[in-house]
Amino acid sequence: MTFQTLDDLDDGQRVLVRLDLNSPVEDGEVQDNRRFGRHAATISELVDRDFAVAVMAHQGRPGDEDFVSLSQHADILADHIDHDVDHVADTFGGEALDAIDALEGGDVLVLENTRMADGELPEEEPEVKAETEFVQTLAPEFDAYINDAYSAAHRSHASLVGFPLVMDAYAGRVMETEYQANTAIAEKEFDGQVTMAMGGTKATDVIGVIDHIGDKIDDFVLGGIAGQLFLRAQGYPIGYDVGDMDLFTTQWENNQEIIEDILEERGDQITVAHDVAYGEDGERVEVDVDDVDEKGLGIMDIGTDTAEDYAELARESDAVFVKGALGVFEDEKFSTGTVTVLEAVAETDCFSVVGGGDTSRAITMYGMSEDSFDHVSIAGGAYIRALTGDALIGVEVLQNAN
Ligand SMILES: Nc1ncnc2c1ncn2[C@@H]1O[C@H](COP(=O)(O)OP(=O)(O)OP(=O)(O)O)[C@@H](O)[C@H]1O
Ligand SMILES: O=C(O)[C@H](O)COP(=O)(O)O
Repeated sequence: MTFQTLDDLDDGQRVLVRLDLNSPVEDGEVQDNRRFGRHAATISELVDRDFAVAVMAHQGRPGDEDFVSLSQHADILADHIDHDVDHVADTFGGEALDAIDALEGGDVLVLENTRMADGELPEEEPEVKAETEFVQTLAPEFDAYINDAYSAAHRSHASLVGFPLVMDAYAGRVMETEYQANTAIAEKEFDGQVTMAMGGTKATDVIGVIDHIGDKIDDFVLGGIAGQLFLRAQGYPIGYDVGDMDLFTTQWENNQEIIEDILEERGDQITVAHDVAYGEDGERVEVDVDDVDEKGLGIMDIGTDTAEDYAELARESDAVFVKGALGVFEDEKFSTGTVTVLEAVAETDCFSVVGGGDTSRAITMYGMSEDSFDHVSIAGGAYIRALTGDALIGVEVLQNAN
């Protein structure tokens, strides 16, 4: 890791901090989630060290319903750090500059949604972003810039890539731990079995990961939509759309060849379900894949036997990485695959990383403790990019900044 961290920063300075507080919004209400809890640790440390803190963050995308002000985020953050947090409905105009000017050591101010400010969007080269009025106006107001927003680091927006080019730049605690855990697969050596459990809805995620880190993983165990596409490639009548859903057809058309190539080249590393579960009259029904004769059966989970096999492999592993749910865990009767595997990983003394916004939600939903895993990522897109070897521009500019 080549970026500077909070350990390299002297206390009591004026700092501009980029967080990722992008959250679900229901009926206009911002929903508390683990991003607040994680970033709260960074902000609390800065408050304790007497920094004057201005926070930048985004919420939603222009035109979407969740594209709202950060005033509620300031309140939720205040609850998490048990300390006052102010909000100003401006990002770098006169009102924001007045509020920044008034900041004293230990104060925390949340600036308005960066995506409401000119210059934040669209994605452009860091050099272009560094020249925006946004960056040029705010940078001179602070001694240092801190990027804690690992989960947004794949976006080349002004608040993420512009500032490190024009001022001293540091990684926050979340950036530091996410970076270390999510690149562990590329950088760490494990003595024994390394297993990766992958599911979810996006075949390209699964394919990209197998392509990029196939040499570092002993076994990929698959479920979810992606797992069904691999079953279909093996000739099973599984992985077909039911009714007017389009979860399989387009993904199959786009990825059939590459899935077949992967199975040919790395077939011995890939395990798919040998039994699956579907719903009938509101009940979970299990069937062996060899006994499925109906294309279009709505398969919602891997079967219990498969889940036990995957869990056994996890228990024998030195390291387990999880990306994407193995079934529709939001419905308890289809949570068996996801929960059985996560519980096995939690109970085992292996190095473990769980990533993906939806997948990590299963941990809380089913009463597991995050502490049972080495790392539960709050990153979705950034985690998958790290696993597929794509550079995170926000991390790169931090690493090159000093
Ligand atoms: N058989 C299935 N049919 C339909 N949906 C499924 C199936 N198996 C898993 N899923 C769904 O996959 C979702 C997780 O998929 P996704 O690829 O988005 O994973 P993630 O990595 O957790 O999230 P993200 O990348 O969005 O942060 C879950 O919400 C789950 O309901
Ligand atoms: O929620 C996320 O994954 C990040 O905040 C990035 O958000 P975006 O996909 O709208 O850029």
